[in-house]
Amino acid sequence: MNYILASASPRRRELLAKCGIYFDIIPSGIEEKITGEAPPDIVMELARQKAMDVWKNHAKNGDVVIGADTIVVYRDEILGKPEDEEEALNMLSMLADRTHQVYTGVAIIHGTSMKTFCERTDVTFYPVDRQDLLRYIASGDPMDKAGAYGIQGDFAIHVKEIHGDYNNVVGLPVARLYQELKKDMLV
Ligand SMILES: Cc1cn([C@H]2C[C@H](O)[C@@H](COP(=O)(O)OP(=O)(O)OP(=O)(O)O)O2)c(=O)[nH]c1=O
Repeated sequence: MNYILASASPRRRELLAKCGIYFDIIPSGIEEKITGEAPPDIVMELARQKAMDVWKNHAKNGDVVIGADTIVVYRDEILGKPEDEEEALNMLSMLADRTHQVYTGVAIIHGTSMKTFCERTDVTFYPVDRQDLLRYIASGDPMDKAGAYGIQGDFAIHVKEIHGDYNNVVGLPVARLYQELKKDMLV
């Protein structure tokens, strides 16, 4: 079986490698526009668009193409990647001392069939003072990450509680993905 990960994310690459499969990496060129209404619909639609783009332009017969998308949600606010440091500070100030949700949608395309699913993880932060927020933002870590933080990086020191799959927060719910691939006899 030939697999293609439709992603530029180094985290997704590391996580998919845990499935013990060899895969090519072809990032999709789509512009990420938030379309759906409910968070699961948003991430599954974006994952579908990424996988479809790569499938159309690069896949050969029988290839398995995997795409994913992650967003952070606090109440009704959808947080993608911050545009600048100011937005990163706004996002992290909103998330500190509260519980938010992280949704990752995954799309798997094989032949003429496509499957999408979504995982949700709840993350709670301790209160974080302004100095800590500014120091973290100055490190540059927030800028390529949904919600302006990486749970796997230095912001880990502020995580009080997590419910659900940790890897889902990092960008790929690899255990669920493995289950789904097995179910469809794709691994
Ligand atoms: C919340 C959180 C997000 N992230 C990352 C995962 C995703 O890479 C990124 C969200 O952006 P995405 O648009 O989901 O993904 P991407 O642009 O990095 O990669 P691609 O579209 O090519 O697949 O945020 C972390 O690494 N750690 C975290 O704790």
